Amino acid sequence: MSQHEWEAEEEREKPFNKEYMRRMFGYLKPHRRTMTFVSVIVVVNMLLSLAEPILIRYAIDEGMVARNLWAIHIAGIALLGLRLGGWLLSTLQIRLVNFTGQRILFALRQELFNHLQSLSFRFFDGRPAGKIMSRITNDTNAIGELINGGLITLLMEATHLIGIVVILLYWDWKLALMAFTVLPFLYLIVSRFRPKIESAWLRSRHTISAINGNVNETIQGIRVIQAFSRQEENDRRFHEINSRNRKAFMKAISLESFVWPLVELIGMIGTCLVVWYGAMRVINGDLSVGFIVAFINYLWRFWGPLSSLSKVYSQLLSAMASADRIFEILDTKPEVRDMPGARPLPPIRGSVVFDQVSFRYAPDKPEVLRSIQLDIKAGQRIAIVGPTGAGKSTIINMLMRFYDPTSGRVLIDGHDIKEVSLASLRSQIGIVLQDSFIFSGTIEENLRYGKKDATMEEIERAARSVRIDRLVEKFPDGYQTQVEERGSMLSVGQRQLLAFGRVLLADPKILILDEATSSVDTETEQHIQEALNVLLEGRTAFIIAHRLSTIRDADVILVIEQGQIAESGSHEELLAHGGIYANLYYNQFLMQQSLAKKASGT
Ligand SMILES: Nc1ncnc2c1ncn2[C@@H]1O[C@H](COP(=O)(O)OP(=O)(O)OP(=O)(O)O)[C@@H](O)[C@H]1O
Repeated sequence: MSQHEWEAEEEREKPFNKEYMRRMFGYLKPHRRTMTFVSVIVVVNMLLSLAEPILIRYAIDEGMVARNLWAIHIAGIALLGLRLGGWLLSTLQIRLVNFTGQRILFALRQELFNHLQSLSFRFFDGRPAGKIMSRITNDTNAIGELINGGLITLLMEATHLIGIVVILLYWDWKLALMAFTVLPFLYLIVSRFRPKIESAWLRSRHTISAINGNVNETIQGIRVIQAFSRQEENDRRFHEINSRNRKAFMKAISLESFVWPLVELIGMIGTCLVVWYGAMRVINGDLSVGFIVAFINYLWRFWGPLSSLSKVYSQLLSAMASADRIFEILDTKPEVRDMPGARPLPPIRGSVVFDQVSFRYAPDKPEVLRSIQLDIKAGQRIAIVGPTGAGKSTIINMLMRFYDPTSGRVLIDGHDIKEVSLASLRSQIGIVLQDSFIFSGTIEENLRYGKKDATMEEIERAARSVRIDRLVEKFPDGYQTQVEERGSMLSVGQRQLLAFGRVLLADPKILILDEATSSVDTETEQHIQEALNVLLEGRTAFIIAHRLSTIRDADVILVIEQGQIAESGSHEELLAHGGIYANLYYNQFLMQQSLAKKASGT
C-alpha cells in the first residue's frame, strides 16, 4: 500500500460495527465486577438526582404555599442529603471508571506493542512509522475514552432521559407532549449539522497529525534542510498545513457556536410553551405552583442529556475508526513465524546452502531474487558485490529469515531454516548494518544488547577487541556514558565499532555485515579494519562489501546482478575470467582506492 493510499484509508470514518463493539466489550470482561458495581452506582446516582425536583415541589406546595415551616426544613435537609449522597457516589464512580479505563488502556497498548514487535518486515514496508505510532497512542486513547467516558455517559444520560420522560408523562402527559413538540426540530438540526461538525473536527485532527509529521521530519532532516537552505520552502509548506488546521478548527468552532446555542434555543421554546400553558392552568387552579416549577426543572435537565447522547454517538463512530485500525494490526499474523512443532536449531558450525531460492517482495512485484544456488562452507568469508538494487540485501533478508523465500530453501548446517525456531536461528547469526542502530541508554547497555547476562569482564574484553575501549576511556562516565537516541553523539565509525562489540559479545557463528560506504578518517578506518579481523575470526561471514581489501580477502566473491548470481569465485579467478567483476574492479574499486589514497595523502 502506498503512503497516499494509506492516508486515504486513515481518513475514512467507520460505520457502527457490532463485531468491533463485541471485541471492545471483551476488554471490559476482566473488570466485569467493577463495571457492574459502577453501573449500579450510576443508576442510584441518577435516581437521587431525579428526586430533587420532587423535593422542590414538596417544599413549594407543602411548605411555602401551605405556610408549613417543617415541610421546608424537611425538604431542605433531604435536598442536602441527596447532594451529599450524590457527591460521594460520584467520587467513587469517577475513580472506579477512570482506574478501570486506565487498566484497559494499559492492556490494549501493551498488547499492541507486543504484537507489533512480532510482526514481519513486510508489515512495516510502506507503512509510515508515524502512522503506526499514532495507532499506539491516539487510537488506543480513542477506544479508552469510549469505554471510559462514552459508555458511562451513555448509561448515565440514558437513565436520566428515561427517568425524566417517565415522570413527565406520568405527571401530566398533555404538558409533557407539548414540551416534546420541539423534538422533531431538534432532531432535524442535530442530524443535519452533527456530521458537518464531526468532519470539521476530523479534518482538524488530521491536519494536526500532518503538522506533527512535518515537525518530526524537519527535526530528523535538519542537517539536510540547512545544508540545502530549504528553510524558506519548508516554511511555505508548513504554513500551508498550519493554515489548513486553523481553517478546520475555525469551521468546527463556527458550526458549534451556531448549532449548540440553537439547540438550547429550541429547547427553551419547548420550556416556554410549558411555562405559558402551565401558568394558565395554575391560574385556573388546575395545577399547583410547586408542580409547574418541578416540571420545568425536569425540562431543564432534559436537553442536556440529549446533546450528550448525540456527542457519545460521534465518539462511538470515531472509536469505530480507531478500532478498525487497531484490530487491523492485532489481526495481522506475523508472516514469518515458528512452524508448529519447530525445533530449536542446535549449535551450528556455520555452513550455508541456498537451494534455488527465488523471492519477490509482494505478489504483484517483480522477482528480486531468481534461483539463487549457493554452497558456503563453515568459516568462509563471502563478499557480495553488485550494482545498487541488485538484490544483495535481499539475500541477507533470506538468511536472517526476515522474509521467507517465495520458492526454494535456505539451509544452515543442513537444517531448513523454516523448520527451526526463529529465536534459535537469529541468536546464532550476528548482523551489523551500515548505519548501526544505537539505542538511547548507556554504552554498556548497548553492548549488552548482544548478551543480556554478559559480565562486566566480558563486556570490557569485547570492547577491547573491537577497539572501543579507547573511546570509552575518553568519556568521564566510561561505560555508563549515556548515548542519545540513535547514538547521535557518536561518529559513524564509533557507532560501527560499538555495533561490532555488540555482535562480538553475542558470539554468533554466522556474521552478516553491510559495510559502511561513508568514508571515515584513516585512523578510524584502521580501527575498523582491525576490529573487523577480530570479529570475522572463525565465523562464516557474508559481507555486502564496498572496500577493496574486504573483497580481495574474501574466499568467495558473489557478483549479483538483477537478482541472479552473475559470477562467483575468488578475486584471482574472477579477474582471470575477465567478466563483470574484472570490469568493476578496474573501473571502480581501483579508482576508489587511488582516490582514498590521495585523500589521505598516503
Ligand atoms: N521492502 C521492500 N519492498 C519492496 N521492494 C523492495 C523492498 N526492499 C527492496 N526492494 C526492491 O528489491 C530490489 C533489491 O533490493 P536490495 O535492497 O536487495 O538491493 P541491494 O542490492 O541491496 O541494493 P543497495 O546496494 O542499494 O543496498 C530493489 O529493486 C528494491 O527496490
